[in-house]
Amino acid sequence: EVITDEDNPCHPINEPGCTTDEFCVLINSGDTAFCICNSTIANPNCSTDNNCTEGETFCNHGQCVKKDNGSIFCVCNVGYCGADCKDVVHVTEEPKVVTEEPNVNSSGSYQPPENTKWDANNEIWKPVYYDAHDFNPHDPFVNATFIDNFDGTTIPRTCDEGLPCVDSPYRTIDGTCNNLDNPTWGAADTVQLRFLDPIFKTGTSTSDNIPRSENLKSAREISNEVFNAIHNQHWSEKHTASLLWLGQFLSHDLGLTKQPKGTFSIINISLGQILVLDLGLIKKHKEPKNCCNETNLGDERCFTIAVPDSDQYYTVKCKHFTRSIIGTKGCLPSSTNPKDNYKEINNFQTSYIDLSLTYGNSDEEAKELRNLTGGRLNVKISEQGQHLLPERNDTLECPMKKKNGSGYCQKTGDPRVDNINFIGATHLLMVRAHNWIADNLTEINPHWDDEKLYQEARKILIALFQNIVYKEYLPEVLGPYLSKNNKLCVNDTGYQDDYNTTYNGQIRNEFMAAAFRWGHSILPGHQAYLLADHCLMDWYTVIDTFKCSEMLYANGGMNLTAYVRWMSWEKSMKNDRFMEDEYRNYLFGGEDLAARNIQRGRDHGLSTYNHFRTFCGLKPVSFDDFILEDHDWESSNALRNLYSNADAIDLYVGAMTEESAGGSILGPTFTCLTIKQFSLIRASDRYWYERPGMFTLDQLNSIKQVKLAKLTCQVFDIPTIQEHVFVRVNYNQ
Ligand code: HEM
Ligand SMILES: [Ca+2]
Repeated sequence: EVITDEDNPCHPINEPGCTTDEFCVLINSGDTAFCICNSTIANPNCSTDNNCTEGETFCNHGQCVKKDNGSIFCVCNVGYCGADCKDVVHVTEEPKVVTEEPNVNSSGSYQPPENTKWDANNEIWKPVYYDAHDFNPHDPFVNATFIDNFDGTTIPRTCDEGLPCVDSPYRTIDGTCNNLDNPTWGAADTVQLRFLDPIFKTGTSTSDNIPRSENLKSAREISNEVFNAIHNQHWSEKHTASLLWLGQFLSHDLGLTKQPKGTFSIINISLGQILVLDLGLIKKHKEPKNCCNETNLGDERCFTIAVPDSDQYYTVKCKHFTRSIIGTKGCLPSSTNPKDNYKEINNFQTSYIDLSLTYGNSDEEAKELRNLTGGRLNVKISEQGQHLLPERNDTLECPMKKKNGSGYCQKTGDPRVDNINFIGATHLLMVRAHNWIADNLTEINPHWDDEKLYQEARKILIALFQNIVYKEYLPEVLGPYLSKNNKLCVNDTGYQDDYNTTYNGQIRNEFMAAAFRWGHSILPGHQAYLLADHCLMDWYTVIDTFKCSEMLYANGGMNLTAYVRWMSWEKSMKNDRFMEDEYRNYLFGGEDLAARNIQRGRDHGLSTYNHFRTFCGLKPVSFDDFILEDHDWESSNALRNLYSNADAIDLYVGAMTEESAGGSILGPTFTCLTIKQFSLIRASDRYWYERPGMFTLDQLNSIKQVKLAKLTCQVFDIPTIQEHVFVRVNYNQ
């Protein structure tokens, strides 16, 4: 339908009733419009925070912020409050002291690594135990003729090519039919793809799927040696904690790998398939009680982590760990080569950036999350009138409830919502934003029914999120230079179309199981509330808040504003190899996230670090070099101590120890994999928000103005926040 200026309520741009700080958003046909704040910031009157150019010393222990009316105020550092940040606040845990570990000795030269001897011929320190190993990453793939599941049943190689597709203006809930030629590409509950062939145990068939173990140190030992953050707490100079909550939320939109769980059911008819109930198969998908029990030796669902004797935290010698669930649906690479017939890990989320974690991954789930009136999503309204995430009906499992009889689990399109308050708050942000948009649409389109309101609000919110990811988030991660040069950039205005129907955007195993887990390095070990006067209150160690979203719904949700203010304001940690103890020793009551990441990579048979360096056009690292390429002396030493051969280094370990480069906060290998995956996600999405036909030019340009700051302020009733939520106020580049 052609819209003339006359029947376009957004012409002139400030109609109907938008202030000069707002943009008019035109929805679909010409009869609908509403205002979105232009300046990103604020509610209710779009005021903007500015950095102070004067008065810096005025805020003794804090940062000075200038409002656009010229007045200045202080945002105090942790532990201080008051108008001039002089008053000391009692916090329950002192922030740790930042100390840089020197890697040079007092005379300024390199310290010789332990267990090395001077090689006078080559004038380098050589590890005394070094010898060329027989580790062969190009292990032959033999005797693999079919893909099978945990219980040995044969799984047909299927692409569901016959799936009937209707070309709808709205994307499907489960992601099918985004690609009309290959309807399951990127759909939920299909198998992940890979950048490189997997590597499993030498001498076994790839279809046996047995993790490699030759000459490999335990994942926990590597975690202790490489990821241990003691005395190394490094804060980011530039980034706020927003970089992590948005990153975690985005990662949960793209992928969900499940492990056998007590209540897990593999029956899913979202792709219209009829699965025969196989009791044996269901048993296999139940979690073995404890893989460390001798009775579970040899259980193929188990892959325990050995604890070294030297361990400073764990007294047990074995940590329970279960292997990821193998998928049955989707397109595996079609090949007559038996080596391709390996088992593949399932992805339970759609691979598109489509807020599948908010709207659900199947039609049934989506319906349960909807209010079915006014296009709204379900919320739980507290006595204090706050809109919170709805309660899950299996709340009995809620750890809080088990502990003290109160508390509940939250319901969204993703089971990880209660893992940590950050992710729950971000889920709530999106649900509230959806309802805010739906309510606006209802007001200007009283004649629209629930379905139309829901779909239009969903379409707008997904567009806003895609824009935030590519315009605000990725440039902060990869650096502006990289995002401009790699087809990831988003122009300020106008359409852009790189859609390519031959691209399959399905998440790559290496991206989910390794690369995108870099975010675990930037997690701070505490949680807090930041009050409106910018006093920091109630400092909690994160250990007390795992699997419990009490900070969000406590007091009927009345503390949310302060929590979200804190999580938008707090510093993130630097992206480096160090992971805070809270996650490396005490996650979920005693898990090690770094060790789990390493073990997960082996579980999934990820190819090795050097293979990915080659894949990315980087020189493989060699233990012949005193300092490994893209590494510092300390991490080179650690890797040499842990691996018998540079070709054996696990992808996650080799890449996380790299120095960041080229304006990216990631090292070159993860920068490369991140760019590849995000280029694919965009170019494979037929419903990409910048494509002509999705929105009118006015609508698109309005959407491109909306920053994460705007959404955050709008739905959490925060009057001011820094414009670029990911960047700390007063950060000077
Ligand atoms: C905020 C606190 C966070 C916690 C407590 C957390 C915890 C976890 C846990 C327990 C796993 C599963 C580990 C396993 O394989 O057994 C995981 C997976 C993962 N995490 Fe995090 N994470 C957090 C933040 C982040 C961030 C900031 C990012 C990225 C920027 C991220 C990206 C991922 C990815 C991509 C996976 C794999 C998901 C899958 O395949 O299902 N996480 N995380
Ligand atoms: Ca998704």
